Amino acid sequence: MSFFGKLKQRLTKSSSRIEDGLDAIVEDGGEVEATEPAEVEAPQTPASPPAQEAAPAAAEKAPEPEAEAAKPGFFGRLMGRTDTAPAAREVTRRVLDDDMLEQLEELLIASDMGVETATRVTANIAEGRYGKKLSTDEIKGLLAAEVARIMENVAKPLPIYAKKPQVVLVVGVNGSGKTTTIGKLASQFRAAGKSVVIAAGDTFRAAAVEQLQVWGERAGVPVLTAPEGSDPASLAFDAMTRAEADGADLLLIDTAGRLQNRSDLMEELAKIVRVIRKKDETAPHNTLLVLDATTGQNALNQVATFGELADVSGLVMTKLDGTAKGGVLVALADRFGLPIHAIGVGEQIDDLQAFDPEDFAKALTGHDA
Ligand SMILES: Nc1nc2c(ncn2[C@@H]2O[C@H](COP(=O)(O)OP(=O)(O)OP(=O)(O)O)[C@@H](O)[C@H]2O)c(=O)[nH]1
Repeated sequence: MSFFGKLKQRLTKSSSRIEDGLDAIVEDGGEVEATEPAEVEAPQTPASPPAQEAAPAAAEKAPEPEAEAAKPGFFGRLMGRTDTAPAAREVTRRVLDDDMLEQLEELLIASDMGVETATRVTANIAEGRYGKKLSTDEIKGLLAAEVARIMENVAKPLPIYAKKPQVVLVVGVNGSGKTTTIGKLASQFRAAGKSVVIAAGDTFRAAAVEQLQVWGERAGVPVLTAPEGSDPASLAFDAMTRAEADGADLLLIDTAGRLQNRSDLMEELAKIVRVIRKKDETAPHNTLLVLDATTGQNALNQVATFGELADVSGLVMTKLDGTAKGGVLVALADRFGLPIHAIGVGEQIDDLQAFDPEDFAKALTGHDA
């Protein structure tokens, strides 16, 4: 299945929330209008049976072929509809007025976009369209374009530097998916021919260390550990030494996520940074904050807090599969502008994907044209 298809399926809850909400908003006070007969578009469509719809989407990963693949699916569905639907399709349109804008804003807030972002997005949609009639599809398209515009600025893969080893410090609260993300990253870099070393820096939690070892084995990457309760900074130093000796391309350092002891954690992270800088004063080259998308608005607080604890350079959003909280990514992008390097869409090793703003916008809004 294509990435977009997969993501859409996984974001289905938030998407259907927005979709259903938009339908309800337009129907509330909208008027049914007859549009052009659907046959107008049908003759231009390749004659593909509806059963083939899933096939093109299954094939590619690259964005361009996908965009092309989306068209036959869309037109295919239109054709499918003409078989059963009356010759003239009906569409409900509603005049864009204050009431409708307010409902739209509430819907976006409910889908976790946050008040500020929801207000801005709604205002942008309204600009030049106030008093005009809009259908659900048209609003979805406008919303998708707005979301994509905001997200475009933050969709950036993890920058790779010539520096060896490139040190990536991974921070985030316990359970956000740090271990899993490190495992997935290690595996992807290995597959790209890079040599990787992992440091299991959450030395206070034996279970976290064990889990990282399992991921290291899966990815074929050495995982450096230290006795339970020992100083993570000392492990980080040893890991730097090992990575340098091995000529490793990347050193991924896991860290603790005990936010309840904020000052301890801050000191711990600062010490790790101090120590690795003894070996390379430009390290860490990336400080990745791993955020669990299912925490919704709480993700915003975590960015603010970790921004103070560590010099966060980019984000990985995990658990986007099956969450109704995808809207929080828009709020994050709008408020902090930190790059989103990747998104986690499952628990398996290959479930870490590049972040594609347009695919995301389509999946979030249910806009598939
Ligand atoms: N569905 C889904 N689950 C994920 C994803 N990323 C991580 N998980 C799961 O989330 C749980 C926590 O992930 P961990 O990687 O252990 O999180 P952590 O931040 O290292 O947490 P600690 O080990 O408690 O410090 C695990 O059950 C993972 O399988 C994702 O993208 N999608």
